[in-house]
Amino acid sequence: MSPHSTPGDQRTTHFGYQEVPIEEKASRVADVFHSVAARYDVMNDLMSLGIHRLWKRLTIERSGVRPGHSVLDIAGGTGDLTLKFSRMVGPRGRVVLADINQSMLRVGRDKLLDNGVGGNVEYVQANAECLPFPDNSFDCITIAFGLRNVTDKDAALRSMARVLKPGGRLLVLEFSKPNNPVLTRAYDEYSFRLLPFMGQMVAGDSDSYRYLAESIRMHPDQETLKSMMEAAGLERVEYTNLTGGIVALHRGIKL
Ligand SMILES: C[S@@+](CC[C@H](N)C(=O)[O-])C[C@H]1O[C@@H](n2cnc3c(N)ncnc32)[C@H](O)[C@@H]1O
Repeated sequence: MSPHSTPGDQRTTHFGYQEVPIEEKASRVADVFHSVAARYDVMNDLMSLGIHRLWKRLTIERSGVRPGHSVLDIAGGTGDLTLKFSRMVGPRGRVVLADINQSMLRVGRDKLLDNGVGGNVEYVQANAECLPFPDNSFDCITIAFGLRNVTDKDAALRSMARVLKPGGRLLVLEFSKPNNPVLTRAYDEYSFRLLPFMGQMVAGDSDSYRYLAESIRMHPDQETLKSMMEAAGLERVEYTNLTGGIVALHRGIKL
């Protein structure tokens, strides 16, 4: 949700469980992703036991993307969704892989080139809060595991709604709130004990993976995010819980 004021009138927001000045959050998030970029894909497979691929596959299926479409994959990082979209839109279509972080974009571009992705993908360094595209530019926008890192989520959702074409779809794939207390307990143990340990062993960085666990707990739950998308101007917003609500896929349409 949006940044807020404290009694001392210094505007703050959360970075994981820490309260930090608003101006600091983006650079703290940037440090996390500069640090993990090179090992990001390996860690994703390891942490989720490969399940993130199924969550992303469902996102692709629900996107409605067709040949000739224009797609924005914002906070696209190492480009898993972009890779699939570039094949779906074909030579007449266009996919923009956009991310605020140069290290993530570089790893993404190298991976896509290694996979033979060519002329229909553009790489843009951009902040989701103020997207550098004209109104009504894209048939589909995806943000996968990105929104919780954004300082002003409401501004980001408004910006995405602005650049979506009428009839276009916004898909938000993000960690959410598990809907079962037993699963919640197991998931907490896993997130706060095992995850930082794995981060240290594989990426040499436990702090970034502790941030990951904390940022997930601070992210709005399913219903709150749905309301935020509606407030940003999206309609027919609906969501699907995945893996017991550990992740949710929200979809809204700009009418
Ligand atoms: C967990 S990664 C997700 C990458 C990719 N979408 C995926 O699902 O594998 C989060 C990404 O969000 C990016 N990010 C964080 N804040 C952002 C912002 N304000 N605007 C755009 N991208 C941002 C980070 O740089 C990082 O690449």
